[in-house]
Amino acid sequence: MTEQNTILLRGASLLGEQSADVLVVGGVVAEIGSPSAEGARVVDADGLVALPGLVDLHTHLREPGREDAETVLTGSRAAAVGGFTAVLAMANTSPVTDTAEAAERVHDLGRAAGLVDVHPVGAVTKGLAGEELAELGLMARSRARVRVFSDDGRCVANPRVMRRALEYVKAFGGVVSQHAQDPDLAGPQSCCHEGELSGRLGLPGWPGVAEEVIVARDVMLARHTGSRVHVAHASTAGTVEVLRWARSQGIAVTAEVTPHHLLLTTDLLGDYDPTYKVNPPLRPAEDVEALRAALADGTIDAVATDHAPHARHDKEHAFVDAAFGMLGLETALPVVASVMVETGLMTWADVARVMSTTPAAIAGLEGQGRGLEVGAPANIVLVDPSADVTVDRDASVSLSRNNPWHGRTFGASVRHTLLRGRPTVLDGSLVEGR
Ligand SMILES: NC(=O)N[C@@H](CC(=O)O)C(=O)O
Ligand SMILES: [Zn+2]
Ligand SMILES: [Zn+2]
Repeated sequence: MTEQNTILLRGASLLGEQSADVLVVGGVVAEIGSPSAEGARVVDADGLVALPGLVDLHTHLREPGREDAETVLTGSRAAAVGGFTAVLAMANTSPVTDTAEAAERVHDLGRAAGLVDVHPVGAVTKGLAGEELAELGLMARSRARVRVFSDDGRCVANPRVMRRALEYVKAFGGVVSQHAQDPDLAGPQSCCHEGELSGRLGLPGWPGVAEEVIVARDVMLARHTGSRVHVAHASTAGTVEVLRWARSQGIAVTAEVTPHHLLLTTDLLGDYDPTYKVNPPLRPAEDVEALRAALADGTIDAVATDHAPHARHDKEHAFVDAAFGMLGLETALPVVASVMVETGLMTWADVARVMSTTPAAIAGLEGQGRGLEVGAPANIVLVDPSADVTVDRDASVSLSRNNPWHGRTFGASVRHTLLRGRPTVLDGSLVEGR
């Protein structure tokens, strides 16, 4: 055993429960309990909570096309700092990830960055145009092994196209992740939750029902096709009701919620700050409450960041013209800890489920989501559950600065991240180079 490939995590609280030492040899969890530390590099994990490495079902990395906002490398850095060991990179790049070659390029850039597993999401339709199916089968069979397909940024609005996509991906165990937004109910300019505030601010509204009708339609299509649909960034209490019904019927639907929809509300738009412009929009407190309850009771399966970096010149506009989206990778765990754990709604074991194990299962990722099992790849994050950290957008490793959490203080932080036993983050700082 050499120091390089043997690491002992000493005294970590596993899933926030019993303390133990975790011995990692050659990238694999070799022993849990009180293994000998001989020859191992020791990482003091006393007081830290060990979770399996986080898995993000919904990340925008912007490469190719908008490398000024984020690249696969800079987004991988943000992911590692946030405790992630795998991310699904959305297809709305330029060009769009709608071919096997495009998917392999993103996959290879992720490998080269080497900080987190980057799994490209394949577009459902060519050019995200909503009409002709993309090369779903070729992407699935490519070196990138694509299993998650999404036109995210746009809704697959045509029900016939959605039905065909569901039928197609069923053959190889794929899933369609839907950005649920009926384009007629939420018109082209809509940029804020439709309600009393949108009226007062004079902003075109995006009503919750525009999401709910698509979710309702899609669960019926999932039932009809026997295929799997995943609801991206669920944002309303009505969506939760539909999901609850679909689940009671045994329909194969899963859903994610973002950290921002679990904490931020529409009234932040009062002074027209485009930092808070996001799709779907921030909703009223009743929706936020329903989303928290649904995550706690399992109606919503996962937390996904929807990390959406944007260059300053795309955000600094009048509210209606600014780009939609906010950063999320570096702050997801602290936000979820504050909203769900510190409130007593969930345990750390629940956090492991919604941020690692379940997203890994939804995306069909084998070596992820089980980093605390003997014999599994050592994808592990160590969290300080009693930190006191104030978010500084200028300290971000992302290339963008559209950070809605700037200036907020959180009580938990990521200390160390291990990707197959290799530290990518130690004491909160990136470790680059293999
Ligand atoms: N969430 C956002 O507000 N923006 C996303 C697109 C999307 O997730 O719909 C983006 O690509 O910027
Ligand atoms: Zn979306
Ligand atoms: Zn998105």
